[in-house]
Amino acid sequence: MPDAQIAGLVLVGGGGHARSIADVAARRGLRVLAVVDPSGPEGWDVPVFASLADLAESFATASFVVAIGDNAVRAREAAAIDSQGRTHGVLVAATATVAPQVGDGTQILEHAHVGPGARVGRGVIVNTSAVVEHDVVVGDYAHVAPGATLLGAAQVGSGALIGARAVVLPSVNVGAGAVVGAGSVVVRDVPPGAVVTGVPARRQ
Ligand SMILES: CC(=O)SCCNC(=O)CCNC(=O)[C@H](O)C(C)(C)COP(=O)(O)OP(=O)(O)OC[C@H]1O[C@@H](n2cnc3c(N)ncnc32)[C@H](O)[C@@H]1OP(=O)(O)O
Repeated sequence: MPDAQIAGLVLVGGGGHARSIADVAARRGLRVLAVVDPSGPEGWDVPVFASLADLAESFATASFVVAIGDNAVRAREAAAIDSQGRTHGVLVAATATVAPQVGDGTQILEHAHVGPGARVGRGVIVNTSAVVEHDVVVGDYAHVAPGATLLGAAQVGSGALIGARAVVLPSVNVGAGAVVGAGSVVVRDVPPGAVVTGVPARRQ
């Protein structure tokens, strides 16, 4: 939560999602100190390292945020951070309204809302203007994409993607690793790993 945020961040990943994270960080007065990305992205005005190993003992007091949209890759890189004994940051946008149960490495972007009693796991992305209503549970490394809405007591399994502007109805369960297509309305439980689209959402 905001108290756990510290002034210096190292971003793992230097692509589009990382740019959004840097933007959120800047508005909170947090400095990005470095980026780690083997593809050597351009346009960063901070050092870019090819791997975590290249950082050696540097940035010992920094907070690390895996700024990668792909859920599986984000989970993998978070494990690498754990294995180095680094600290995961929690990034909450200045415009977000967030109840306090948020796991390490989670990123809540501008204008998102996390309601009372909701539990958001580790390494989750609650993207721009997403709504996680009261008593919702979001598993580790899931992604609630821009404008998606999880209604009261819905559950989202680890690694699931809730696409942009999708809606999950109250108390409905989206299984681990499932994908809900953009704009879909999920009216019944989605099995783990399934891809569903449409209104009402059906398996592809
Ligand atoms: C900041 C950011 O950008 S965060 C990014 C967040 N990402 C998202 O919100 C994207 C979510 N992903 C989607 O909606 C994708 O379209 C998926 C995962 C549902 C499907 O992707 P793919 O497996 O590549 O499917 P593909 O594009 O081949 O489409 C397959 C069929 O489903 C249809 N379809 C695809 N997406 C949707 C959708 N969201 N709603 C309804 N139908 C859809 C296609 O029209 C196509 O239909 P057809 O077979 O009759 O022609």
